[in-house]
Amino acid sequence: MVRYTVVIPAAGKGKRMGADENKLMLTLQGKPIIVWTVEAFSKDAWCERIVLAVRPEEQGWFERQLYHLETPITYVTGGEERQQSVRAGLQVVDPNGIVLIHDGARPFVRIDQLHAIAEAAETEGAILAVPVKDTVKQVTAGQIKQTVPREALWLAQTPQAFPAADIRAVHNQAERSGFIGTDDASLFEWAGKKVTVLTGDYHNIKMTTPEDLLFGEAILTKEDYQ
Ligand SMILES: Nc1ccn([C@@H]2O[C@H](COP(=O)(O)OP(=O)(O)OP(=O)(O)O)[C@@H](O)[C@H]2O)c(=O)n1
Ligand SMILES: C[C@](O)(CO)[C@H](O)COP(=O)(O)O
Repeated sequence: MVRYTVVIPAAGKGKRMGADENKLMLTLQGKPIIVWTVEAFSKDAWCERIVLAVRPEEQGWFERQLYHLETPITYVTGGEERQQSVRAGLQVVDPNGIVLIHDGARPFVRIDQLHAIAEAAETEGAILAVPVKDTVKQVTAGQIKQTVPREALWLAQTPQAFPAADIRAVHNQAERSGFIGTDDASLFEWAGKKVTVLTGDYHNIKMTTPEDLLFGEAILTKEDYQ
């Protein structure tokens, strides 16, 4: 058993979703996306604590949705970028353990994947990812510049897991340097540290655009997500 804390960034604006509210408040089978996500961790005995980065004006809503869960939840104030929200969460994590970082917008992570990624992160970074399924084109001004060989291309997911002291130090170094990455592994790579890739699951989608809600409802019809 590898006990861990999870930092869940949940302070985004959901612009691509086009909703009138934070997309994590939208529901799948009547339950808010963020509740599905947080419950996946609260059901895991390895998860000691949940750190949720939220916008201050939304914290009350999150607290009312999540008060029933047993796992302790700490709320921090998120930032303008995902990276800043994650960094805020890392400041309150015990530096002596393992930390998982998981998008609030990914409600379909499975416990076996949480355990695999936590075990892989005892000495280095580890992420879930899935191989690219389509042909990938590099495009400039609407013209194809090249077809990118896809044998080595993977789509990064979350959770991403790290020794907590290391990822916090790298995030603080990136903040000082002005380096911004779209995921936490890219900061570890930037710092010259190793990141292992574990094969994830195509169900572990990020609720980003409206059609993802349709995919999410379909995924939830499978009983093993209830
Ligand atoms: N400043 C931000 C931006 C994003 N996130 C969180 O990071 C996760 C992944 O980000 P994304 O899917 O891009 O969410 P949004 O930034 O809200 O989406 P968009 O880019 O469409 O606005 C989400 O759970 C989101 O709430 C965050 O905590 N703080
Ligand atoms: C972290 C991530 O989910 C890995 O694919 C992705 O980079 C988040 O990107 P977003 O634009 O902040 O959703």
